[in-house]
Amino acid sequence: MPVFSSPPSTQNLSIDLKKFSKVFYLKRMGRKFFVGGNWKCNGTIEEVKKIISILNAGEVPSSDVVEVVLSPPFVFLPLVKSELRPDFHVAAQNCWVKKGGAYTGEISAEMLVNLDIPWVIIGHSERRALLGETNEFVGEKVAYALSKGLKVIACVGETLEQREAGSTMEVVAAQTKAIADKISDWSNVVIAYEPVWAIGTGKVATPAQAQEVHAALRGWLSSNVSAEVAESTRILYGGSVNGANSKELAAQPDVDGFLVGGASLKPEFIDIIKAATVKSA
Ligand SMILES: O=C(CO)COP(=O)(O)O
Repeated sequence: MPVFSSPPSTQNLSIDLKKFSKVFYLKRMGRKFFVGGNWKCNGTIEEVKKIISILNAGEVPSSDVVEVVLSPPFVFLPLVKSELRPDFHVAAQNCWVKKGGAYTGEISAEMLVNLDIPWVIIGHSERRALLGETNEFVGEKVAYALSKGLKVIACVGETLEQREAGSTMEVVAAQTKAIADKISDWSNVVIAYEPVWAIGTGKVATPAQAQEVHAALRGWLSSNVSAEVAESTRILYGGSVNGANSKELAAQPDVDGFLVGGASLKPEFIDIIKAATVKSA
């Protein structure tokens, strides 16, 4: 399997991010900035209502330029969907690999569709590490969710051990290949690159580290899927993103948005949503 050989397609288009905001740049690339909030296994009804009221009051860029998707735990999805402002959307954090049935504790893609939940996160590193989800299983899940009409945030990323061994690109390529092997239409897929060592640790990837992997991943898509898919697929960064570091990360040409954990439960999430509309320093 070729591993990250070709140059990223975006580097052909040089735009001075000091003069123009990132959303302007992405508009030219045909990719809308995306900010996802993954609430993981957190919250009470009271806390969820509080977060919703903060989000609903937030002054944010128009949904024409920034797409915002919140992912509460399953049990809060109907509440969040009904109370959240209409320009923000919701995602489930997982779904079953095939049609529902005798799978105790699972939630099917059909159920999400029935509840009009448009998005689902698949392959988060916590599920890979703690629940044993393999690359192949994640690929099958992505394909099944897409086949039912869901849009998918597909997560990839290396552990610290893998980074230190110099195998980041191989790991991310293998995770992406397992998805590419199962799907042909990428139009409803967003990739979230989330280095495991940066998740919940406060140890954010530097903008250069994020850009390096994002550009390589886009190069992989270009060589192994198509130039069109490489250019149109949004690649998000996730791992200790906060209000302070989001602007510099957003300014990287191949960072098309974020998947935010801890900070998506705080008021600073509003600053992260705005990160792409400011010009870089
Ligand atoms: O896992 C993440 C989002 O899916 C990132 O989590 P943190 O932002 O808390 O590091």
